[in-house]
Amino acid sequence: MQTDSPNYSPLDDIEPAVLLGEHLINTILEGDSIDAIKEIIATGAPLWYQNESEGISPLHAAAYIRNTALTRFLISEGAIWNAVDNLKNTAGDIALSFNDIETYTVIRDAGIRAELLLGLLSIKETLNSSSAIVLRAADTTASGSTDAFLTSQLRYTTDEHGQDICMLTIGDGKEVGVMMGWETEIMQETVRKLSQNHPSAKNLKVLNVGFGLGIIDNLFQNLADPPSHHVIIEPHPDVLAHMKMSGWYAKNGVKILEGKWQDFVDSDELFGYGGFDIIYTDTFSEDYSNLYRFFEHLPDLLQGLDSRFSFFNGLGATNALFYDVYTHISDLHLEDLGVQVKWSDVDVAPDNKLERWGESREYFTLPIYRLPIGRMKPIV
Ligand SMILES: C[S@@+](CC[C@H](N)C(=O)[O-])C[C@H]1O[C@@H](n2cnc3c(N)ncnc32)[C@H](O)[C@@H]1O
Repeated sequence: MQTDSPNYSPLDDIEPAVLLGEHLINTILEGDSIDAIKEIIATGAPLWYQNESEGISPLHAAAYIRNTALTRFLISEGAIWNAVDNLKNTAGDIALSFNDIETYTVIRDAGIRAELLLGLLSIKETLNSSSAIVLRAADTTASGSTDAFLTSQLRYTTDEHGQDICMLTIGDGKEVGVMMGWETEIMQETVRKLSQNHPSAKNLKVLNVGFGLGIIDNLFQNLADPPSHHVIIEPHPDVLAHMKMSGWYAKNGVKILEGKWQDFVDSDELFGYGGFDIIYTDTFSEDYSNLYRFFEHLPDLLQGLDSRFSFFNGLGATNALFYDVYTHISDLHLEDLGVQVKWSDVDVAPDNKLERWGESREYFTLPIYRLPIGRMKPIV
C-alpha cells in the first residue's frame, strides 16, 4: 500500500483484491488442488470477496464443488459463513441443495461458533451489509424496534380467505403480520405438547407472553380443564383494546398484566403465583438477545421439574441455515441454564403461498417448524 504517494487512491488497493478474489473463486470452481488454493490465499486473495456475476464467495464455490475439506480450510482461514449470493443463498444453502450434509454441517457449526462468540462478547448486531441476510439485523422499523412497535397502529382484520390477521404497517406502505391465522397449527401442536399428560392438568398455572390474535390463549382456555390461573402479559394498547372488546378481562382465572414482560419478570406480581406449570412466549420486534434474556428467568418462573416451557421458534426462519443456527444456539443456551429441550417438527408448508401471505411480508418461509418443549433438568 503506497498511501504516501500523491497519486494514491484507495481504489488502487481494491483492483488487485478483486482480481485475486475472482482468481480464487474460479480456481476453486475448476477443482484445482487445495495446495494451489492455499497459494492463492497466501498471496493475499480475500476470502470475503463475492464475484460480480453471481455474488458468490470462495465458500460458496467450495460448497458448489462439494469439497468438505476445502470448506473446513476456508472457514479456518476466516471465510464468512453467512455471506449470501445474489439469489440470497448462503454457502450452507448450496451444500444443502446438493444434500451434502457433511459440508453443510461444517458451515452450520461455524455459524454456531461465531454467534456464540458474538453473544459472549455482547455484540448486539452483526455486520449488516446490503447483500447479507444477518441473524440480528439493525431494524429500526416497527418490526424490529419495540419502542417503534408499541407506538404503531395495529389493524385486526380477516383476509379474503378467512384468515385472521393482526397487521402492522412498517412504512413505505409495507405491511407485516404480527400474528396470522396460518400459525394456528403451530399453536395447537404447542399447546398439545405443553399440556398432554401434565401432572397438574386439573389445576394449571399458565403464563403466556404476547397475546397477538389470542390463538394460544384460546387454546389454553379450551383445554378440558381450563387453567386455574392464566396470566397474559401484553403491552400494545391496540391489542389490549382488542382483548377488552373480546371479553378477556372478564374471563375466570385470567389476569392480564399490561406492559412488557421486562416490566414484570422480576415482580412480586409474577412470583406471587409460586411458579408456573406452563410458560409460553411469542413476542414481536424482539431479537435473539431479548429471547435469551427471557430464558435466563425460566429457572425462577417455572414451578418445578414437571413444568414445561415453549417459545415461538421463528428467528431466522426465511433461511434454512440461519434457522438451524438459531435452533442450535437456543438449545445450547437453554441447556446451560438447566432447561433441557425436546424438539419436534411441524409441517407448515403452505398449500398456497399467495393465500397465506397476501399483503404481508413473508417472515416464515421454511416448510418445517421446529417446536421446542423445555423442562428443568434435575440437579444431580
Ligand atoms: C406474535 S404475537 C403473539 C401471538 C400469540 N402467540 C397468538 O397465539 O396469537 C406477539 C405479541 O407480543 C406482544 N409483545 C411485543 N413485545 C412484547 C414484550 N416485550 N412483552 C410482552 N409482549 C410483547 C405484541 O404486542 C403481540 O401482541
